[in-house]
Amino acid sequence: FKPTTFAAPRHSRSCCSGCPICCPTTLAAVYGEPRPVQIIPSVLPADFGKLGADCKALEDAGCDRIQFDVMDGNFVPNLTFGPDTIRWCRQYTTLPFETQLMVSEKCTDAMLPQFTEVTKGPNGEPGVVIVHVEACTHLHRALSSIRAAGGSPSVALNPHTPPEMIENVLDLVDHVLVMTVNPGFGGQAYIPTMTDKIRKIRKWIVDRNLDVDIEVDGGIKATKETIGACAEAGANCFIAGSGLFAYDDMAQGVKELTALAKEGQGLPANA
Ligand SMILES: O=C(CO)[C@H](O)[C@H](O)COP(=O)(O)O
Repeated sequence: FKPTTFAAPRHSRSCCSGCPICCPTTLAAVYGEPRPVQIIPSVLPADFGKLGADCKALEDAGCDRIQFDVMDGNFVPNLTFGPDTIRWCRQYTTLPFETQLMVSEKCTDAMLPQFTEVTKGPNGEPGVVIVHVEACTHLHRALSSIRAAGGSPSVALNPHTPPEMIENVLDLVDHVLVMTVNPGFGGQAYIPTMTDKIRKIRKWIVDRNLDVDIEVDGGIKATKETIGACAEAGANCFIAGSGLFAYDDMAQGVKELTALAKEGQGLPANA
């Protein structure tokens, strides 16, 4: 008796996105070349009474960028801060900034130029400005105006929003932010069904040869089930709020998150 042997399926653009269902015998790692891992804290768990100092602490811990969560009490049931707060923080760190606008359309329309300006780097470098697809009737216009004002345009989608809603703006953005919790509050649990959404968006990006990062935001911790699964599916920018601030030594947190993300990408931790 000679057992039948099967050639291990290989990932290819005509095959699938490298998912473990279609290609069970291959390493279930990111489809296409992995992009650099970036650890980006959300400021939500910070002490807003000394936000500048907390931003400096995040820089000292080795973070790549800082996310400012702007909430208007309308698009989400919580209220945080406006552009002046971000402008003040610029004096305390040279880290790049990103601003996630969890605000209704009226606020986006009125204040996008201000948010784009305060999100810039210390020497006017483009900062990442994220608008929600659900809050922009004219998404194409909002993203183009961020670019025109010297920002780095990015689009976010809520957990219930199908990925097809951003498919036709992928050529306009530098990042797609997949919300892995319902926006509004930190400290919520990662929604596991978001992993397939990441995989689908990643396949569009690679197949169209686009230069776009995928960010994930919500419930990201130093665990295989959260940051590891997202990295394996194709995310490379990881927003961590409570998952990073939980560490007494946040530099250790950055190290652990990075190592698990690289492992998810199928790379050694020191790559
Ligand atoms: O956008 C957000 C909430 O709307 C936060 O960035 C997000 O929830 C991060 O917090 P945590 O890591 O604690 O889940």
